[in-house]
Amino acid sequence: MTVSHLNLASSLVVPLPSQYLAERELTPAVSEAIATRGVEMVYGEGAEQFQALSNINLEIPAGSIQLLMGPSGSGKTTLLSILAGILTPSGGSVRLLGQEITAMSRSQLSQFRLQNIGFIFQGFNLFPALTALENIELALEMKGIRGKAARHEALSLLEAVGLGSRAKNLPKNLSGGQKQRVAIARALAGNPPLIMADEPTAALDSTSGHAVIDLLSTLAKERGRTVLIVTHDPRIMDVADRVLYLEDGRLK
Ligand SMILES: Nc1ncnc2c1ncn2[C@@H]1O[C@H](COP(=O)(O)OP(=O)(O)OP(=O)(O)O)[C@@H](O)[C@H]1O
Repeated sequence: MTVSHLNLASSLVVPLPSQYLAERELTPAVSEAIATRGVEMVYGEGAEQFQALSNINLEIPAGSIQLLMGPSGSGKTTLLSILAGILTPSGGSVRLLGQEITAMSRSQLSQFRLQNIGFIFQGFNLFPALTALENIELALEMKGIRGKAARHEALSLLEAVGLGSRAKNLPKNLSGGQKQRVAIARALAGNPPLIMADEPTAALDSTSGHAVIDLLSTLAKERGRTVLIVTHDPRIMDVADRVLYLEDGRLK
C-alpha cells in the first residue's frame, strides 16, 4: 500500500464536512433506494431499431454498494443513465427514493437529480477552464450553495479526497487519478443520497483505483449512501454487496 493510497483512504474518514457524516434520512417507508419495473430501451427507428434493454426489474436497498457488470455492449451505461434520470427509457418505470422519476416533468426531474444524485462520469467531465476548486464550487452553486459557504465546502470536499493542496490546479495539470478524485468530490457536493459511477477506476493505476474503491465503499458502508457502479474492474467485487449482471440487455 503506498503513501498516497493511505493518505486518501484515511483522510476520507476524518475531514468530510460534518453535514456529510450523518446518514441522510430517506422517506421512512422506503427501503429500496432504486427500483425498476419492466424497463425497456430501444435505440433508433424503423429498420435501424436496436433493443438495448429488455424487461429490467431490480431493487437496490438503501445503503448498499452494488455493481453493474457485463460484456461490452450489454447495456450497462444505458441502464445507469436511465437510473440516473439522464436518459428516458422507452418503457417501464424507475423509482428513486420512493419517487417515480419516469413520471416527472423535465424540470421536476432535473431538480430531483440535482438534489439526490451524484454522478461520476467515465471521462471525469470536469470543466477544463475551471480549477479543481471551481469545478466543485460550480456544482454547489447549482444546488443553491453560494459564495463563502460554497468555497469552504468545496475545499473541505477536496481535502476529503486528499487534494486540498491541488485546489487551484486546472484539470490539465492533474493526473488521471487526481481528476477522478475531483470528479468524486464534485459528485459528493451537496451530500446526495445516491452515488452513481460509470467505470470510475477504468483510467486509474492500481493505487488510485484502490483509493477510489475505498472511498466509494466508505460512502456506502459508513455514510449510508447507495452506490451503484458500472465496472469491468474485478477489484471492486470485493467491496460490493451484490453484482448485477447484464447480458444482451437482460439481467441474468
Ligand atoms: N445512442 C445510441 N444509439 C444507438 N445505439 C446505441 C446508443 N447508445 C448505445 N447504443 C447501443 O446499445 C448497446 C448498449 O450500449 P451501452 O453503451 O449501454 O453498453 P455497455 O454495456 O455500457 O458497453 P461498454 O462496456 O462497451 O461501455 C450497444 O450495442 C450500443 O451500440
